[in-house]
Amino acid sequence: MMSVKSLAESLNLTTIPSTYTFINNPRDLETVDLDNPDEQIPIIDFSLLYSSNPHQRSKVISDLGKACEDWGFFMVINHGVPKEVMDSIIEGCRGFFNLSEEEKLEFKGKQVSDPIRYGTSFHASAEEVFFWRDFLKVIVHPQFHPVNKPPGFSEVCFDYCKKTEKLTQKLLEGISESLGLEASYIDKAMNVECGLRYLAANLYPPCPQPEIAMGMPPHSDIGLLTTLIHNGIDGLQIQHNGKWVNVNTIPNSILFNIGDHLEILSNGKYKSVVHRAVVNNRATRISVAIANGPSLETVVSPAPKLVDNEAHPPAFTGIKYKDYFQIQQANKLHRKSCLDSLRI
Ligand SMILES: O=C(O)CCC(=O)C(=O)O
Ligand SMILES: [Fe+2]
Repeated sequence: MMSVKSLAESLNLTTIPSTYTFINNPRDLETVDLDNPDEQIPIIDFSLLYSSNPHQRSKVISDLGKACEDWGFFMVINHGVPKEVMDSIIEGCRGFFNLSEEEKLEFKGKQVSDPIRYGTSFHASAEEVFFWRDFLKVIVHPQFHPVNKPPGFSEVCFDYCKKTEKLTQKLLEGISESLGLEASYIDKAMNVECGLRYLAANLYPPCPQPEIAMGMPPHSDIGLLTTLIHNGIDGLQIQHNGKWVNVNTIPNSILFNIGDHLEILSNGKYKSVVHRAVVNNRATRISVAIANGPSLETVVSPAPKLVDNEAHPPAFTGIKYKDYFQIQQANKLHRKSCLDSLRI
């Protein structure tokens, strides 16, 4: 299937093919900007997690818990990942998408479990309507799979993944604590040391009819926590209190969001939030997500400490991560349909 990049670059494209016409539910048409300072996506100062002042540290843990509970999304500042490393991964991904179609097709996966997979839309063979998005998905942990084109790209990927690894681990510790669990609980129970992590690079070329196309439809993410950066072009929207909120990130911050498996582990206390990516007719948008998950063999179920048979009965049945991954990646992306199927 033709990439959206090639389609967008075809001469004189003023209308999109009907197969890309996304029919929004009327309640999904209205979007809001956050101009009220009391109603902003929470900001977490990562450096405070290392604070020797116990009050400061417990404040940031409680802010983290509140962010997970109220928003499911938060922006991390003072995270220690150098700006050059963030710029390099964005530019590296741009370089990959700029390869010729022929070169990129070398990476076209056959199955969702292939460690390197280049494609368009989400799972085109299951979809009636395609999304205005090309992607590259690479498994980067427990084994790092190098994408050997263009030159230097794989080193840049490796560097970015390494530099965000510690940050993610430390945030998962803080999130564990915010749930009243031992700091290492998530790490141990989810076997994060052997956790599946994949990097998803998304390319959203300019679209001549952005109002009737969709970059990525409303969905929640698989895994525990997603790490997300982009090239400064807006397009991410998250669902909050029934409204679609435009996300304007602070330059050089890193966004994190709760994935379905943290919702399961927290017994529904922390929600994997539905989000989507809209497109525009001016500039190419690039985003790079890392889905940080448990190990493939881990059976994810609510943490026993968060379950009791009276006030907090188990909200989800357990599932092996490998099975969830297979189901989620091989089906249509639709809101929280995958997680909903596990609700008790
Ligand atoms: O492009 C974005 O900002 C969102 C990407 C996303 O939701 C994903 O890769 O799961
Ligand atoms: Fe997502």
